[in-house]
Amino acid sequence: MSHLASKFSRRRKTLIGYLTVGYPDPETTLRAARVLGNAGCDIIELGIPFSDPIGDGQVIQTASHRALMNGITPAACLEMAARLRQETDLPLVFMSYYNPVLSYGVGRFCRDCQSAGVNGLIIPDLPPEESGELGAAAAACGVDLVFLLAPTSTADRIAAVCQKSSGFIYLTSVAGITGARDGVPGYLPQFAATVRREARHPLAVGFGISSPAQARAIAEFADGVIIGSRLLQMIEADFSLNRLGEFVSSVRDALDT
Ligand SMILES: O=P(O)(O)OC[C@@H](O)[C@@H](O)c1c[nH]c2ccccc12
Repeated sequence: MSHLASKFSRRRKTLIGYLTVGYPDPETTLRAARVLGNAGCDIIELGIPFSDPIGDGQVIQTASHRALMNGITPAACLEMAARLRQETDLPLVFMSYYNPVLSYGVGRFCRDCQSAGVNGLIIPDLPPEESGELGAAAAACGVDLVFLLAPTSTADRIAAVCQKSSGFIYLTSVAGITGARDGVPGYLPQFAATVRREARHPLAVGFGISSPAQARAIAEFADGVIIGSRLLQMIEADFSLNRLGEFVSSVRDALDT
């Protein structure tokens, strides 16, 4: 079992926190990652900033833009991961659109992920039927490749993702973009149940989770929850990161009760 998958094998629900690397600056990303670990995240998702983040809402778009202005490249993200790896054992997962990976070089990227201690990749714009090259390169380096499913995914897409995804499967709560939302869509338990019938891997739900109560409700039918935009808003609101830590602890508590 991979290091990533092992974080789902325990009794508690898995909490994944997302940070855009280099937002608002690289030092804050490092401090925020430490806060996430100390406050109870099980996995840290690091977003590689990209100029055309088609799956992202306004908060992460702005964060990506700011990070790019700070000169953050895929190489800088790999360096950041390597630094984090020296101080934490938590799985690190990169979220990147496919374009930066392609321009870096698929094989080189996977090898460098392995050396940096990155455990998995989430590539939202890479459909399973086009993932042959990256899938092979990642597997050769022991890096999991996590695919996404949306509530609108067809039966064929669900089957393909269940077959190809490793580590876990990322279910988006809406067929839309990232960004904090209220409530839990009514179709979500059924969507998760449909995927679970075919899945060989744990299911984590992301997109729109912004409160402990939402996380708790989703944990009734999913193995993990992913929170991004809300964390970036907390960082923006309080650079001391106290609010970030308090928020993540409150989500952890909600998941544990
Ligand atoms: O921001 P949200 O709504 O909490 O969603 C998680 C998300 O941030 C993270 O997993 C992510 C950031 N950018 C993405 C692009 C596509 C898929 C997923 C992501």
